[in-house]
Amino acid sequence: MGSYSAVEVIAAAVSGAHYPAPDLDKLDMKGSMLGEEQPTTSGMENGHQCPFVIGVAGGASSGKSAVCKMIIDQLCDHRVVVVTQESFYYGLSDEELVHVNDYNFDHPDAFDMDLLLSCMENLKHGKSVDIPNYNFKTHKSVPRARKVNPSDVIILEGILIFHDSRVRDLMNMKIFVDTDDDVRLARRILRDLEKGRDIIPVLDQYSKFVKPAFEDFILPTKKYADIIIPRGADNSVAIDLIVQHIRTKLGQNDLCKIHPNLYVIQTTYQIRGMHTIIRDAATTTHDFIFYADRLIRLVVEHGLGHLPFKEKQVITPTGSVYTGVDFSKSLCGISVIRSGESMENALRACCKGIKIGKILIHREGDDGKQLIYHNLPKDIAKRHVLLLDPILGTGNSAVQAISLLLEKGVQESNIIFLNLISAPQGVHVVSKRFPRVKIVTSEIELGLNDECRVIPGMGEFGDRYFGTDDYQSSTPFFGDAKDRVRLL
Ligand SMILES: O=P(O)(O)OC[C@H]1O[C@H](OP(=O)(O)OP(=O)(O)O)[C@H](O)[C@@H]1O
Ligand SMILES: O=c1cc[nH]c(=O)[nH]1
Repeated sequence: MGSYSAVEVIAAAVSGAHYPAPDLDKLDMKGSMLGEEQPTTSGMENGHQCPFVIGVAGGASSGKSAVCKMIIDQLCDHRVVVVTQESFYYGLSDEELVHVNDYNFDHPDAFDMDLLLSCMENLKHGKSVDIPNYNFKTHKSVPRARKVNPSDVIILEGILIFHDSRVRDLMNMKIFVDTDDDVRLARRILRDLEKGRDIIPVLDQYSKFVKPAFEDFILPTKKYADIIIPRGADNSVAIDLIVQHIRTKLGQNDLCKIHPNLYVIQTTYQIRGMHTIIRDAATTTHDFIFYADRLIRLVVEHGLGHLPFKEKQVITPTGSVYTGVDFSKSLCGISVIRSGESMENALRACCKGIKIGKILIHREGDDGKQLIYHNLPKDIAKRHVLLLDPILGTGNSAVQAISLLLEKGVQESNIIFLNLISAPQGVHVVSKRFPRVKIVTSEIELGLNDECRVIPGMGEFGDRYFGTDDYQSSTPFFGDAKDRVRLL
């Protein structure tokens, strides 16, 4: 195999992967495009962000998984999931097991590509899938499939993932890891010897199956690649460029760019970890409250950062002058009963003595929401309002609550809506109606399901936080959302 210059790294260049931003005027309440067939490669589909699908192909031991790991590490602020083609190996029959050394694991027929295609299609369309669990010792698929949820980025990795045009067509970006044959063979020998195999069968398998399959089936698919990476994970320049491109493509769908009034707090692995706990249907009420409270505190602190401030100087104990700021004291919190009440303590902890009013909205059927109770500070019109509600779903509740605040004389630009998770549909609805209201959230969701529940979501927040969830730990479904009445 020849060597490459640095320029050839991306000589195949990034394809014009079609990944446009949604046409907001055509979005209905559930985020689907009115009267239009949904494009399968666009950024928005049926109310959820359409994942960006990357294929990483290349010969065995070329460094595909190391490339995937580097991409994942650099995209740490996005949800990324990896699906490997090896999970889709057909299990061997008893007869094939007897002659396992004659079985060609590098041939396209060794993989169940129909199943792989259907899993990838479902993921691309925002549905969770069960990925088979193939055991390399028994050469059978074993029970306990891996549940994979749709994500911002899906990486499909494997030697022959470009072989099937149906699978190729699902990809927004195709990468071929092009590592020298000798390097791949040396890695293979080392890896197999570490597993306790003898050198002779390893070399036999290589010359009988691995090398011919590479030449006959894998190498010919290199022409489909948008990007060819020589030297695999050692090629950090190529990987940096790839990650930059992915970020640009994801950024075109970035709700914060579409809606400048939306603020998503900067994520960290701590924050992702807390979200992982509160989203887990098996989490106990005690842990749910603990981690929801931690996240709420972060959102509240971030929200307070949007209050206006005046410069202020103080004298420090060393007698020096510290030039800082003094933020507006004329504020109040308004919680949307009942889930919003879970945010009151964090606000009180940050703003001593703050007044907190309440709004109760009664949900009746699908035709929007009605307000049934409110208790607001009398001078609310003069205040900055921190509106508290952990979930922004369709946006109906938020629209009702904000409309009431405006009726009471609050200025639109003085409202900061604090929540834990926002569905893109709710963000569109609130921002379109009230573009000057700031929305501060900790994560943007994929979308809404048919019951208008946020997905992936965290179920019924109020039930989980206040311990009224009868279904806890046994089912992730939390009742029919459409006809519930919230209780005081
Ligand atoms: O954006 P939307 O589609 O209107 O959904 C969001 C609303 O749903 C939740 O309340 P819920 O109805 O679950 O009541 P609860 O707070 O009493 O549990 C949440 O607290 C919001 O108020
Ligand atoms: O998914 C959802 C939607 C609204 N309210 C919730 O508590 N959860």
